[in-house]
Amino acid sequence: MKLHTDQLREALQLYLVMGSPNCAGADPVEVLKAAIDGGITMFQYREKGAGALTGAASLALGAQLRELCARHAIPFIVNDDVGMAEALEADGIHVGQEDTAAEEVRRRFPGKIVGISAHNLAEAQSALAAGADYLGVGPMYATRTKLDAREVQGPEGLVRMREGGIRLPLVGIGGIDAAGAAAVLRGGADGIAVVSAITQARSPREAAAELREIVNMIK
Ligand SMILES: Cc1ncc(COP(=O)(O)OP(=O)(O)O)c(N)n1
Ligand SMILES: Cc1nc(C(=O)O)sc1CCOP(=O)(O)O
Ligand SMILES: [Mg+2]
Repeated sequence: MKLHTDQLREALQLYLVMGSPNCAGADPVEVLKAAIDGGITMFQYREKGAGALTGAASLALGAQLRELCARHAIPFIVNDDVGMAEALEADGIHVGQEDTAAEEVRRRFPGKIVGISAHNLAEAQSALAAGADYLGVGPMYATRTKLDAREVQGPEGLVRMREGGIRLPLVGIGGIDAAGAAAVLRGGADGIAVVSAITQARSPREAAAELREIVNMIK
């Protein structure tokens, strides 16, 4: 599914980013099911970090997660890997500053959602020029999930982008939990992207529902 800008803004409201290493031994399929029950609006398969699956095993898990998203009309995005995105018939791909260039992603994967990570106004402007559909802006807060995350920019990073004229859909990412979500949304994000706040919660369903309530209050 390729979404119009307004539909994309809505889909970005509660964006779960996850792979098996984030699930603390729980079954990622069950974690995603619970998160969908709790009200997530978009999903990114990010199989990365210590113990991450590779090759056929990663593809097989991706296929299960993809099918679950399709059944619930949740846009399914693949992190980094254009080949996997093609193989899983993903709705889109998210790439960072060190990944495949957006122009190349568009060429190989036409008509799909392309998200790009941006850490400052200059990167946001370049991503816009390269044809990004949305930007992932982070880290909002300290995170233990991404060891090579850049310096924390806080919700002020979003404010700077909005004040700098960036109108693209934006999602904040990095260390966002129920306590920090509102500031990110008030800073100008269309949504919040989270990993551990849902995957490491005692109840991923309740954690997602709590975040969704915060989003609904503000949006
Ligand atoms: C929604 C969203 N925003 C940012 C990122 C980070 O992407 P990147 O900088 O390429 O880092 P990795 O996730 O690949 O480690 C993201 N994945 N999703
Ligand atoms: C995948 C990712 N990208 C980031 C960025 O700053 O671009 S921070 C991050 C990890 C987010 O995990 P958590 O919600 O557990 O902090
Ligand atoms: Mg990347």
